Formats: sequence, structure tokens, C-alpha cells
Amino acid sequence: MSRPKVYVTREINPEALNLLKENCEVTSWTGSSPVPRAELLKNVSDVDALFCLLTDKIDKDLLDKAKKLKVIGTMSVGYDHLQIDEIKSRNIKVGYTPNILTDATAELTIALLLATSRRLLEANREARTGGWAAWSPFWMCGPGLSGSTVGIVGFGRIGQEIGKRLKPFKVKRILYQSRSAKDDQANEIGAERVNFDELLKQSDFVIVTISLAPETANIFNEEAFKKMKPTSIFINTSRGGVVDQDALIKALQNKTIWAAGLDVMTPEPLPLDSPLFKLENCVILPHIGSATLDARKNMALLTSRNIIAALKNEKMPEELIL
Ligand SMILES: O=CC(=O)O
Repeated sequence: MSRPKVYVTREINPEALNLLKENCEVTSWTGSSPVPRAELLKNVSDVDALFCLLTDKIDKDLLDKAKKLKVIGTMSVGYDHLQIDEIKSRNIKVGYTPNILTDATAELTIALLLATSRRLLEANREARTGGWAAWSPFWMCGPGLSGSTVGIVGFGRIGQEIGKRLKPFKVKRILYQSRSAKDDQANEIGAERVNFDELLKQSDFVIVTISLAPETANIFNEEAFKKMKPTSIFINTSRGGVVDQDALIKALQNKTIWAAGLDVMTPEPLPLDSPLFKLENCVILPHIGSATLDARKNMALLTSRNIIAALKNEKMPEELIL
């Protein structure tokens, strides 16, 4: 019997690739940048499985060409790059990579929060470029976490892990907003559920971990930023699409809020002429939330395992239930 065919849209680690090769005929895009759209469309026409990344748009156009596709394995926990209704109507299975990147992303979120509030990048730049004249009483000051109120928007796996990591910083209150109450998890952390407006009004730090969906697109708009404290800090490690970016730029320029730390934005990569790059009160990272060596290796391995299980009609380790 012929082996199933899988297309891999980027160079991945040898362990994950070899696992696929033991079970499938593999073709790959081996460039370090995303596979060009035309190349992707050409290569999906006769494959049973697709190993993709969050940089690959899996839409109707692609699915119409991928007539034999049985499973999509995305090496990500987010799946806003997948057109779910079209995938579902074709009975294609989807595997994704929750859990194994939770710690890495929570760690990065705390790092970004501290880098933004304590102005680490700005301070480092000043030290390197002669701006460090002398120790000065009020130079490079920013708000501390101790005694503060932190609001977490979206209280799933990553939001909860961020909450746990905040406790040793002696924050006064942790607020969360999510569609459903998460009483047990919240009790463990000592977090209080509030509505979106209350969270914005009361928080010194607002951390966004909510996933991007039609109902969460642009929820951080001009009105939302106006509700936040002028001393507050906005941190986003979820998806750029939950933010009206022009409204955020205005809020940072006008000091409606104090600063922002962003690991995600629109579009990615952020163009070099974006006003965000001109703002001292904005720390920008290039979407590296899950970028620990172990997390990325395990994400690729899990993606291969998801694909192989689906092709064998076995239970997938992490199937996205559509
Ligand atoms: O953003 C990263 C992911 O969705 O895995």
C-alpha cells in the first residue's frame, strides 16, 4: 500500500521530520521564510496531510485545491490562520499544540511586562549610547508590580500560568475576565472575576491572553484604552488582531496609557516605518512567546504525532475539536 503524503511548510527539527518520514512520504519547503503562497498551493494538491505554521493561511482557496487532505497539523496553539468552517465542512481533522508551550509563553509574558514597566530596553540603549550621565534620583523610573492590581483578559491555560507567576511579585490583586467562571483555578491563585470594563478601570497592568476570534477582534479599541488608567501598562502576547492598533498608537502617543509591551501585532513582521517603533513607551518583540528550545522542539514533535495518529485513524494526542 502506498504511504500517505505530507507537505511540511518550513524547515523543522530532525526529530520531528524523521518521525514523519518513518510513516509518510514527506516533501518540505526548506526556506527560512514562509513558503510562498503559489508554492504552497502547488504542493497541497495531492497530499493527505499538511504540517503548517501560523504564518500559513489555510483558507477555502487552498482547501479547494487540497482534494485529498485528511489532516492539518499546525505547530501552534493559536488557530486563527485556519478557516475552521471550511475545514469542518470537509471533515478534515486538525491537530494543534496546546499545553507544551504554556510555561514558555507565561515566562515571556512576565519578561515583557517587567521589560516594559522597568524600561529595560530604553535603559540599555541609554547606557550604550552615552545617555547614562550619573545615577539620578528619578531617571528611568517606572511602576513596580508590588502592591499593584493586574488584570488578565482571557483566563485559559496561559492566563492562569501568568497569574501563578505574578503571586511571588507581591501584587495586591489579580483580576480576570473570561467568558466562563474558572472558580477552582481562580481560587488557587486568588484571582477575582470581573467584567471587561471593571478590569480596564481597576488594573495597573492589563495582560491580554485571549485568543483571536470574530468576537474578540479589536476589543482593545479607543474606548477601551480610555477606560484604562493613564499610569497603566498594556501587555499583549496573544494576537495582534485583538487590538485596534491605530487606537493603541494614539493612546501611547497621547499618554492615555503609560506604556505597552507587545509580542504580537498587525501585520507581522511589523513594518519598520510603523509608528510603534518610534515610541519610547512601547516594547516590541517579534512574536517569540513560545520560543524556548524545548517548547519549539516539542511543538514540532507533537505536530508530527498529531498527523501520524490521524493518518492511522488513531486518537490524536491533541486534536482541535471543531
Ligand atoms: O503564537 C503562537 C502559537 O499560537 O503557538
